[in-house]
Amino acid sequence: MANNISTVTDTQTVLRTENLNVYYGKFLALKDIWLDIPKNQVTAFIGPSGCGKSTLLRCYNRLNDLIESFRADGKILFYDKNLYASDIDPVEVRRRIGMVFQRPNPFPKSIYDNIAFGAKINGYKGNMDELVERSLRQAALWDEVKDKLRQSGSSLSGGQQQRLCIARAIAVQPEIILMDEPCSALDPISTLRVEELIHQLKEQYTIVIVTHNMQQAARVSDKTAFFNVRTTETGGRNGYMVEYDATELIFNNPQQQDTRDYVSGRFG
Ligand SMILES: Nc1ncnc2c1ncn2[C@@H]1O[C@H](COP(=O)(O)OP(=O)(O)OP(=O)(O)O)[C@@H](O)[C@H]1O
Repeated sequence: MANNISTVTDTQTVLRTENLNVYYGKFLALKDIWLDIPKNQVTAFIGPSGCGKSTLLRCYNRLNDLIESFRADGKILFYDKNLYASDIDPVEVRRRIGMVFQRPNPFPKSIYDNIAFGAKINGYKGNMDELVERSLRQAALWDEVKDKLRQSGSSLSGGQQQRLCIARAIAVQPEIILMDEPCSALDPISTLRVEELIHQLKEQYTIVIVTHNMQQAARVSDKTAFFNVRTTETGGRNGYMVEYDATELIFNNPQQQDTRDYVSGRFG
């Protein structure tokens, strides 16, 4: 990275990406990524379609392992542990690094059980009622659902379902929450509520969010990474990171012309 200007106070790094290359079969989807994710901050990934934002996000909780053609080299360090080392249990990685997806996907269970299910599987021994209430409160959903906890999660509105999914992610006490375009299926008011929630959650969690909405990146994140796609001589399209810095600098004073063009809406 060729820039060293940052207005963000240096904090502890929770995820360090070093020289990461990601392949699907022979296709190099992400090339030579170096990126540090700071603790208790919100980091946004922006960039045109196909530049590898979701691929990188899914590397952080080993969700790409489920894709047969996937292969990665380089390192992703979670504190000092390489997430891809042979002694790392991907299930434990996914508990400590949770994920919220683009479309709300509650389990076909009650609101209560949506929260309790993961905790039970993870051997939670505490008071389940308290955990359900605490998780729903943290997800700013408690007041809306406290009288109908036994109703199906899918009976809620889209925005409520997404907050239920956030509550479900929180319930297993992760350290990091990955969000892949969490508001793209929501109306503007629900989007605002989720954005407010992201602000509150970063006091306790580290958040990494992929978003196509640049205003959203500017509103919610402390740091922003801009990715782009480079077409190779053989016609391949490799994703790479152009610039990573404090969000304010990425939007107001980027160092790279491609970033400037993208954030000003000249391409993408
Ligand atoms: N399971 C897969 N198998 C093969 N190629 C894949 C797979 N998933 C993603 N890709 C390819 O990897 C590249 C990066 O995709 P990815 O979804 O990470 O990009 P993105 O920046 O998140 O895009 P978008 O903004 O459209 O969601 C694309 O060329 C895509 O076609």
